[in-house]
Amino acid sequence: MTDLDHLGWSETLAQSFADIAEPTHIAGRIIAHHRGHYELAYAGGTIRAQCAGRMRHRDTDLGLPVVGDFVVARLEGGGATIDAVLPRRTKFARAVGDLTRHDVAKGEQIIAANIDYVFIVTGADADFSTRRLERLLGAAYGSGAVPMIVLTKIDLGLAPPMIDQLAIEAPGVAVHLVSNATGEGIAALRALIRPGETALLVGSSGVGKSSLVNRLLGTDRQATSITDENGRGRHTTTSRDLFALDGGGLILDTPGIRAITQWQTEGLDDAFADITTIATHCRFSDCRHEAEPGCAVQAAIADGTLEAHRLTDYAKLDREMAHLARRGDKRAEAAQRRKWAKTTRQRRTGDVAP
Ligand SMILES: Nc1nc2c(ncn2[C@@H]2O[C@H](COP(=O)(O)OP(=O)(O)OP(=O)(O)O)[C@@H](O)[C@H]2O)c(=O)[nH]1
Ligand SMILES: [Zn+2]
Repeated sequence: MTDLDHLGWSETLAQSFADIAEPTHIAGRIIAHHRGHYELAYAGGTIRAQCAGRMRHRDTDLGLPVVGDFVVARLEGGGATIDAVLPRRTKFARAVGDLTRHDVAKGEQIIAANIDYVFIVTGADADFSTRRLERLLGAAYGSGAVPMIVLTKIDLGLAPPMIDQLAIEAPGVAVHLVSNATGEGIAALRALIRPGETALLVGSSGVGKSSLVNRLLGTDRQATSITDENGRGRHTTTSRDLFALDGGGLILDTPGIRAITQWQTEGLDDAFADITTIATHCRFSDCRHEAEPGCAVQAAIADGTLEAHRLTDYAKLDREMAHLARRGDKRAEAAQRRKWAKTTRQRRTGDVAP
C-alpha cells in the first residue's frame, strides 16, 4: 500500500493538495488511529504521524484527522507531522452529547472518512435487531456512502424470514450472502469494491467482521499485525485498520466502529433502562411489547411494577427514532434522543423543566 492511487487518491484531492501544500509537503492517507499517534500511508511507505500543534489547538472546520482521511504532512525526524486534512468526500459520524473534546465538531464525532460503501455485517443464521439495523442504515445514509447488507455464516443456514424481513426493513439495499467458513460469496464481494474505493465494515460483535476481513484479504491479518518475538505475541506499531485488497479496493474495520452498537442505543436505553431490562425476559427477542405472547413488559404493567406511561413514551420515541433513521437524518435523531433522555430523566427524578 505505497501508491497513492491505490489508496483512493483522486483528481479532486490532487487539486486540493496543490492548493495548500508547500514544496516540503507530502500527501498520505490515515490507515490507523492510535491513542497518541496515527499510521500514515504515503508514496514512500507507512509512517508514524502526529498532528502539528497548531492543528490540535485550533478549531479547524474539519477537526482532527480520522481513519480514511487524506492529509497534508511533512516528513521529519523519522516520522510525519500532519498540517492539514483534505476535504472529506464522505464521513461516517456518530452524534455526541458531550462536546468537550476538540475532535468533536458541530455535535458529531467523525469516525471514518472517504468511504464509498458501508457494509452492514450481520449473521444470516440469527435474527437481527430491527432497531439496530435502522440505526446503522441511518448512519450509513448520513455518511454519503452506499449501504449494503452482508449476511455472513450462510453455511449455517439462512434464517427463513431473513430476506423478506430485510426487503421490508431495508428497501432497496443490496444484500450479499457470504460464508467466511467456506469462502462462498467472498470473491463477488471483493469484486464489488472497485480500485481505489473503500468499504467500511460495521456490525455487532461476533457477526464475523474479522473473519470477513481475513477472507477478503486472503491472509490472516492477525499474522501480519503481530510479531512473534521470543514466542510471545506482541503488537507492532504498524497495526492498521485500512487494508488493500488484491482487486484494488480497500476495506476499513476500525475499533471505533466496533463500539457503534453501544452508542446507537446509548441515551435511549439508559433513559429507558427499566423497560429494556424487563424486555430481556420477553419470549421473543424482537418483541414490540404490544400483544405478543410472553411479553414481560405487558406483564410488568399488568402487575403494577411498571407504569403504563413509560411504555407509551418508549413506543413513541421508538417510532420517532425509526422515522428519523429512515430519513437518514443523523443530527435530528441525536437531538431527539437528547430531548427524550432529558424529559424522561426529569419525569423520573421529579425535576421541574427549566
Ligand atoms: N460457520 C461460520 N462461522 C463464522 C463465519 N464468520 C465468522 N464465524 C465465526 O464466528 C465467530 C466470530 O467471528 P469474528 O470474525 O471474530 O466476528 P467479529 O464480528 O469480528 O467479532 P468482534 O471481533 O467481537 O467484533 C468466530 O468463531 C468465527 O469463526 C461464517 O461465515 N461461518
Ligand atoms: Zn415484550
